[in-house]
Amino acid sequence: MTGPQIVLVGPMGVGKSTVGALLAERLGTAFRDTDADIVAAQGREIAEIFVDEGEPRFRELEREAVRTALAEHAGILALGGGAILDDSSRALLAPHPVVYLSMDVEEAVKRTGLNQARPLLSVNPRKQWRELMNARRHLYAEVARAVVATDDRTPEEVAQAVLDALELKEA
Ligand SMILES: Nc1ncnc2c1ncn2[C@@H]1O[C@H](COP(=O)(O)OP(=O)(O)O)[C@@H](O)[C@H]1O
Ligand SMILES: O=C(O)C1=C[C@@H](OP(=O)(O)O)[C@@H](O)[C@H](O)C1
Ligand SMILES: [Mg+2]
Repeated sequence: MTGPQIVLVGPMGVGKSTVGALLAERLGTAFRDTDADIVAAQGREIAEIFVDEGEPRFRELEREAVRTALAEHAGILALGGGAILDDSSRALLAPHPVVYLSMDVEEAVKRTGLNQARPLLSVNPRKQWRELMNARRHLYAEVARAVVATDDRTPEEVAQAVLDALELKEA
């Protein structure tokens, strides 16, 4: 199977982008992030796309970004937290080594609470995060080959746990 060596999924702020970049460095490969692809293609920040055109339009752009990245990218791929909401994206993920990075709600608030770049958590982060996870937890679990808890772990420790979970060795 060609495609990414590792795909990271999980909720906003869990560390997909941070850990993905570290994994790419450790494995000597390239890192790609579908949020960054969307921002580059649109010339606008994610929050601006939500405000200007709404979440459904963002999800369309995201579906296309996921499809393209899975087809083109051979390194480490981080998805946006809501990418797994789309049925066709979940189906495309099935053959790939997907790792679900998890955390509890308090950790989530610490990592994202004051960050206005994530429009879905901007009003009442603790309540919104719980609701998001109730809707999504089973979808992350459905696409993942392994789950790695990130609470009380540094990004370096999370990266190591991902390599261990997939039984991958460094370059
Ligand atoms: N293991 C970790 N421990 C503490 N903070 C972390 C950890 N991983 C990421 N962070 C911090 O949490 C925030 C969100 O990380 P990010 O990689 O953007 O998450 P995601 O891409 O999953 O939304 C950043 O400020 C990052 O530095
Ligand atoms: O969970 C979500 O619905 C979202 C997660 C964000 O990505 P991160 O998970 O990288 O923060 C970004 O795609 C957008 O704000 C929506
Ligand atoms: Mg990210």
